[in-house]
Amino acid sequence: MAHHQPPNAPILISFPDSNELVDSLAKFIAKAQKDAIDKKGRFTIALSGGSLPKMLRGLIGNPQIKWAHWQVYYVDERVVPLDHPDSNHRSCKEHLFSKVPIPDENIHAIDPTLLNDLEELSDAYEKTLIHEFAQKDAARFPVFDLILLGMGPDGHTASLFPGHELLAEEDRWVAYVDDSPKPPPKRITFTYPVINHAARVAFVAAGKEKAETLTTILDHPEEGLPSSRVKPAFPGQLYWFVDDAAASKVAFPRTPFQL
Ligand SMILES: O=C1O[C@H](COP(=O)(O)O)[C@@H](O)[C@H](O)[C@H]1O
Repeated sequence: MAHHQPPNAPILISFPDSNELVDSLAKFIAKAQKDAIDKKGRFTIALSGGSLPKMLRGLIGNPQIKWAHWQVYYVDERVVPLDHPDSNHRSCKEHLFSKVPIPDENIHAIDPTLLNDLEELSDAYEKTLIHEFAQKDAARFPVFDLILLGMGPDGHTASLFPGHELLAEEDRWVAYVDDSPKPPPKRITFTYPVINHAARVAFVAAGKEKAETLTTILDHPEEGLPSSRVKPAFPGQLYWFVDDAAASKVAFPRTPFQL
């Protein structure tokens, strides 16, 4: 029986293995970058940590990528020094930025002098976003060209965890948690209004250990797991880039990859 999807429904693209996923993800990012640079001369992207940075290896040595035009932010960050093994910034540097010619000033990490004050730290990061976005248009929330997300085994995304009060945050752009169930406990994170205002949002998930959670998120969004609450407002579009192992239990219809 054909599945009828509402307009603006998530687009699920599944690849036989993670190398094909990596290659197609790089093409998708290159296209988002080109569209943004053609339109306004810069590309605003927000990255997650966890398993995502390694999946960005298709960007290394890719002649289509115009690194000087990238402005990179972090969807969430663990409140640790920037060279700490738990830091999402450190992971992105290790797996990507140390291997490509991106200017340091185009990468917007948290302020490492504010690690002892979560309120100030998240305020300061929000101001970094305001500096990028609010001066150019008076939008209530920033409109990123692309936000890349991961999905944890409990269905969390960014540092938005199941049952947490931050799931209901409607005003702040950046908020903090000091009770993350996944260590480390202190983090800052984009809120849903920021994620859901992006032009494109793409989850990246690979491996059979993600299969059970992925079917809950895509086939049973009514359960309200944090990753199911990512619903970019029109004309924003949500994509899921997954491998067949992660998609093995999902009934939600697949879409062939096309740019
Ligand atoms: O703690 C975090 O977890 C999520 C998911 O990580 P993954 O390893 O399962 O992909 C990640 O997206 C987030 O940035 C990170 O802080």
